[in-house]
Amino acid sequence: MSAVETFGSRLGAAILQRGRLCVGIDPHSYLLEQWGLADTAAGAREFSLRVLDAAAGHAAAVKPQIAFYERFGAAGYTVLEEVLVAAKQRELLSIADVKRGDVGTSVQAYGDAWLRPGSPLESDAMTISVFQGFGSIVHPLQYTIDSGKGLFLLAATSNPEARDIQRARVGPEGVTVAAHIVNEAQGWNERNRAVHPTEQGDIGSVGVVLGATLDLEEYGVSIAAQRKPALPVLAPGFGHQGAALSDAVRLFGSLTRATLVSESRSVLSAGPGAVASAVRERAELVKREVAL
Ligand SMILES: O=c1ccn([C@@H]2O[C@H](COP(=O)(O)O)[C@@H](O)[C@H]2O)c(=O)[nH]1
Repeated sequence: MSAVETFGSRLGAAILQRGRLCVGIDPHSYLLEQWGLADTAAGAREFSLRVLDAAAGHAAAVKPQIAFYERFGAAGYTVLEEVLVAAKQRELLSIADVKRGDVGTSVQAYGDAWLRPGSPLESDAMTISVFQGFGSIVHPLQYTIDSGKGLFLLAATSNPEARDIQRARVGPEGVTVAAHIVNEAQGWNERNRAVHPTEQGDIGSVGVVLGATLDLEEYGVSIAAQRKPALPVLAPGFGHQGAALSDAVRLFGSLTRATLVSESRSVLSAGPGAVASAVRERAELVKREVAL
């Protein structure tokens, strides 16, 4: 039996081939209207498939935001299933932005839904909350080893109202919540690298969400240390939320190595006729500006 290719190595290959842009697929009502589409599951389907066509060959990954599908109930989920398959057909990594979290037994079911091979909503990676403890995500973590899947733990999110909680200090060493979560992810990757023959790559399979709108040092997150394997970072906040690509290397330092620049509205607002050129231009800019 051939060894499973890890999410970290697939991420590394995607970044090398197509750069580090991750196109967020967020079918907001106002965008559907702007695109001349109905604010329905059918409209979201058409929108999403056109975004996938635009992203194919130019972006490393796509990140469908579940909320914009969930508002259509079962029909929205059916569309999302199709979108995830279509992303795979276009060789785009799919990151389900679902931000799940709960007691471990329920998180197990979330992992089965989003990461189990063959599941209707199977994705390459998912965003996950460890507010209920790192131990609550053991089951999804296992998918990173057994099935080549990835996780992005919410650590320092791009919205300013999370500051008080994410900068609060915890544990005997008084590290921030954000730094604690980063350390847990990094520690997991390092331990697995030591024991699993398939986890020998340069990039880990468990990453974190770090907003590009933040000063990470204020959040206690070190951007100086070069660690092995590199920590995957999903970085929303560029574009519509105001972060500039020209600041990315200053913001993320050594973490830039495995960082995905995530943008949704800045690209999607180009409209149906111009979304393909918007993705291409943004992808080129990311390659120029966000290089280590
Ligand atoms: O900290 C976070 C985590 C996730 N998001 C999600 O990313 C996109 C951002 O959209 P833009 O249009 O590029 O602002 C959206 O789906 C958020 O839910 C985030 O913004 N911040």
